[in-house]
Amino acid sequence: MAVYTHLGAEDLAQLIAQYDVGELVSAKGIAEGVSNSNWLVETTGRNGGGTRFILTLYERRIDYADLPYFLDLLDHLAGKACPVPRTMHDRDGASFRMVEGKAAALIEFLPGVSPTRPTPAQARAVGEVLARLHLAAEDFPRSRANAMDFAATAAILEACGTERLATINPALPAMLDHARTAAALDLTALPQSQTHTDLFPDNVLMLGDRVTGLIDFYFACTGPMVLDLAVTHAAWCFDAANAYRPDCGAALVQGYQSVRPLEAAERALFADVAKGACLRFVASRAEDWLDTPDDALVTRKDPMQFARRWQFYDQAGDGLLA
Ligand SMILES: Nc1ncnc2c1ncn2[C@@H]1O[C@H](COP(=O)(O)OP(=O)(O)O)[C@@H](O)[C@H]1O
Ligand SMILES: N[C@@H](CCOP(=O)(O)O)C(=O)O
Repeated sequence: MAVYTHLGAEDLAQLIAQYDVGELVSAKGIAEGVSNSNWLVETTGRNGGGTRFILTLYERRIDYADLPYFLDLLDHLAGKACPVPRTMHDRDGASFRMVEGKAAALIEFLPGVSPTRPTPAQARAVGEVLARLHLAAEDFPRSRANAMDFAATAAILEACGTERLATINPALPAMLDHARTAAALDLTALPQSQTHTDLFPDNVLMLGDRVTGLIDFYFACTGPMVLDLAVTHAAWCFDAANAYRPDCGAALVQGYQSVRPLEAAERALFADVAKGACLRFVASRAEDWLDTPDDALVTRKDPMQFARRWQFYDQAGDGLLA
């Protein structure tokens, strides 16, 4: 369920009237997603513009001060032909408005579906698009610190506490030590850009092997590009039984390097960075797990999935991208 706020027909029509997109035809709540309320909105359109949009009401976890970064980044990337949705600006030029005390944005609808079992060809295409995004974002004038960097990961696991982590799985407390090790990694000398940092298959829209949309930029931040590639590798290259898929891994990295070859320092650190990336999802999932009541409607994501992927990168070591 991802419509947390009820907006009546009049509220929606009034909101849409603030934009130059024609009149409201329909608005349907979108079930996917967990963080924000989303509607698929259809309008009569205006001046050759689109007629379908995503209306997002920001519910939690988002600091409104970060919205100009997220929404301007979409416009910057779309302006450089990256497959990301544009933000619609209202008649006053604003990229978001306040509705019922919450920030709301109207975003271009993009076609495509998220792959559930990605193929190597799809992984390659995502690698290419990710590298294009990194290059296109290099001259983006804003910056945002990564609120989920390796130090934050260690702090989250520390706050969960080893005893409570053990109630989820006895193997989890050991992850705190690994997170402290990752927090000591110095990534500042690695090439930086704006990064997505949550490019899971459910945040990529595809038609066949073509990427039609990268969405959900709400963890985007300024940081090392190789970390973004490592997150994507960890999210795309394992099967349902959590076994590594070398065909997808190789294709993703080849696709990326066909646009932006990695530097030697990035290749050398790849496994360590991927371990840190896994721990970031162990931490946020463990925190959510402990905070979500057993009878909540939301499906909790399993932190152990990424603890097991951490083991893979630990064993693979330096040789992974050699
Ligand atoms: N620009 C877009 N074009 C098409 N569909 C979109 C777009 N943005 C979001 N969606 C749809 O809405 C769903 C939830 O969006 P998402 O941003 O992932 O929500 P959340 O932040 O709550 O996880 C996505 O799975 C996708 O189906
Ligand atoms: N991709 C993360 C969860 C982030 O949620 P999102 O719905 O905002 O993408 C994970 O799998 O843990």
